[in-house]
Amino acid sequence: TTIVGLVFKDGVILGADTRATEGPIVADKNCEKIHYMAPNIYCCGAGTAADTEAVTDMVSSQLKLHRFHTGRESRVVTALSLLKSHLFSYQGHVSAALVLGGVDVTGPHLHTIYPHGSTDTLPFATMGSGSLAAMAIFESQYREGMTRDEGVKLVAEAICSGIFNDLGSGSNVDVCVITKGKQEYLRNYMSPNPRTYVSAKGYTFSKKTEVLLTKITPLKELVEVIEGGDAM
Ligand SMILES: C#CCCCC(=O)N[C@@H](Cc1ccccc1)C(=O)N[C@@H](CC(C)C)B(O)O
Repeated sequence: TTIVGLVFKDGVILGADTRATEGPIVADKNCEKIHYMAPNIYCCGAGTAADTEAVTDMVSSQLKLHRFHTGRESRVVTALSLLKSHLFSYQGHVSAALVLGGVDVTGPHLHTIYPHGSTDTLPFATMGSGSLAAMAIFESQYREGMTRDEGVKLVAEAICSGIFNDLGSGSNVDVCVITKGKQEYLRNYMSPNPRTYVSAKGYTFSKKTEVLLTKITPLKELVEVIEGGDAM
């Protein structure tokens, strides 16, 4: 996984690749790693798919109940506290590495949360197996006060760095732009690895082959056919 976040002029932008693996196998070519937490808060997850899904769902539900209780919009710091205390209580056994971002009454916020429950507050962040590839892009190009388009372009470039340089990352680029009063979840914002068109011809064999394949031929006759050179 490659997941990223950055703070820009008007808020926060999150990004993620869409590959799920089981060892060397691609288990899902287009999975979703940017999770809804609240109308103004989203969270990217890396690590064990089941753990990132379950912990973000749980905290999203807790935030909703808290909004009913307070009658106010959720704060990013509330999601941060709920996530980190849960992960800490499980001493790293819940394998969820998260990039949490959102905009609330106190402004834009971006955090990383590690499986053991430690957190950081940053202007830009990356997590997952492709985090170093992505961080190279941020360290060399991030600037404060970027416009929406500049921010989206840099997030997409950082995710593409993971997609093309980390085998644990791949397929498509998902992006989420969060500003005061507006959130845009751009599913498959980029698809830089399209499946090339499979030949319309399909897979056909010469007529003789079909005869060979469909008729059970005793070995002697089969050898004669093959040696005759007209089998394939
Ligand atoms: C679909 C499906 C099965 C997903 C299995 C599954 O959690 N894969 C993990 C890697 C892993 C972890 C622990 C045990 C085995 C395999 C995975 O792909 N994690 C990516 C993020 C999640 C949200 C998709 B990324 O961090 O690479």
